[in-house]
Amino acid sequence: LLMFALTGASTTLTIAQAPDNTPRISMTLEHGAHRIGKRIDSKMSRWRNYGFGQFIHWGLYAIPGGHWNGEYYGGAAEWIRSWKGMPNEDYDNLYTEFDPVDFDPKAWAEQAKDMGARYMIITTKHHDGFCLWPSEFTDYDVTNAPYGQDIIGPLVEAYDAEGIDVYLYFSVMDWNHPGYRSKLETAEDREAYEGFKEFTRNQLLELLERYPSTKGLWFDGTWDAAWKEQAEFADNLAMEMREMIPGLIIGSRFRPDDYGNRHFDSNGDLMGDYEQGWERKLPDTYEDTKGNDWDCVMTVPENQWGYHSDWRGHVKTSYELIEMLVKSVSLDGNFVMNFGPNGQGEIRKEERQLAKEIGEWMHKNQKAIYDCGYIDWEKQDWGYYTRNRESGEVYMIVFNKPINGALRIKTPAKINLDKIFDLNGPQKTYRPEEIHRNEYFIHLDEALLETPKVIVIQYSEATNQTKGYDKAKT
Ligand SMILES: C[C@@H]1O/C(=N\OC(=O)Nc2ccccc2)[C@@H](O)[C@H](O)[C@@H]1O
Repeated sequence: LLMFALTGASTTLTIAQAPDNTPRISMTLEHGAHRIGKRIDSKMSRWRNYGFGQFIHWGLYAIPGGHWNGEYYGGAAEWIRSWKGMPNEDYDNLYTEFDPVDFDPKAWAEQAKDMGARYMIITTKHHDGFCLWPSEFTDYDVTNAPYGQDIIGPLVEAYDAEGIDVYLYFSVMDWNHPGYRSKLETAEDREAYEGFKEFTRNQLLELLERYPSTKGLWFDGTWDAAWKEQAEFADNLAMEMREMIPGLIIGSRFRPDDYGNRHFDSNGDLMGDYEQGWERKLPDTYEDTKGNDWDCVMTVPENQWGYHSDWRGHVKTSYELIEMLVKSVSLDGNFVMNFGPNGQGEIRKEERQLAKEIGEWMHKNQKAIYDCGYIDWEKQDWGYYTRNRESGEVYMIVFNKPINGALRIKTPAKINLDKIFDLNGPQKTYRPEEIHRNEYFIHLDEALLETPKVIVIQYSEATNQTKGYDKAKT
């Protein structure tokens, strides 16, 4: 071990072997990443194979829906409490109006099934602190609203019944709890925050107790300085939650490390089971993912998670959302599309229409999404490759048909293209035209693609490469 003083603090370094057996010098962290590389257990493999999920942001913010006193609020609807046009006490009293008479968890679950979502993430408590479940640890929950009943339980039941796994979103930041602090400056702050930490632990254990079929927690609201000092508390809490539900899946947005770093610890290693940094954005290349598991959570408008009655700016089409879904899976990630039900518990018509259109595509093409991931074939302009992790079957998902209809395929060496055919329709097959070593064209003949087209490639590893090619003499 090397010991040397750094800015007066002493840092212990560890020399160990990285997974690829290269020597690694890393800072010794008590509460950094506890695992290098992907989780390989069956529960995480199930998560990795989802492909497509549904996010639901629902709470008191759905009642004002981005407006107050006739004024339009241009920020994210679920942040309206922070808007100067919304007096805190007016927002905090919205719970007295929460009575979503049209809430129908079975209908939501059926719609998610038809859309092709394989998991769902529901906001149990967003930043405002209002709990959609009867919590023993606060009165600021559904039982004290006119609705008076648990929301989370029926949702978990309905989605479980459809075979859609449920994950619980939980915001650590809680604007309602008197002990919450964004930073700890005084002894009073620290004392109050200890009470808040105990409250947070109590609520999380309560959620796992009440809803043991949940497969994981999606944490948020962990960026404040106060929480970034809680490395040991968060680490112990994560361990305690996993003692309650072994294999519980928790992303990178929960814990800070010994030095307050989140997502990646001070050695640059991912903390948590998958990276949660891709929010309303996608990696461009496989290298951007650092080879980690990751999810992309995506809003339909530019930035509205909760219900806003007046969506302005660009609203994504099903074509755009399908391309994001395909791109996510092609880079080994999961794509999670957001829904924001309104104050009555209805899913707005724009989201219903998108769910229908995406579902129609998924119904025909889900083989290219489910249980699929990245393959290291050169990315081409026509679209994306995905590969089924079990069968090894490769899918070309074509978004951009070239004018000449020739789709270029470039494989690594020693790959044989054995069979190429349309996933849908009359099982048209393609004979690859070899244009150079490991490089081919396949020729599409249909005039125009109505929707993204999936072509299946069955390939094998060649034992030896027979054909010789003239290497350019440079
Ligand atoms: C899913 C979204 O998550 C949030 N915030 O996200 C982030 O803080 N994103 C973030 C932060 C730092 C790095 C990368 C993403 C919330 O404030 C928002 O209301 C919504 O629930």
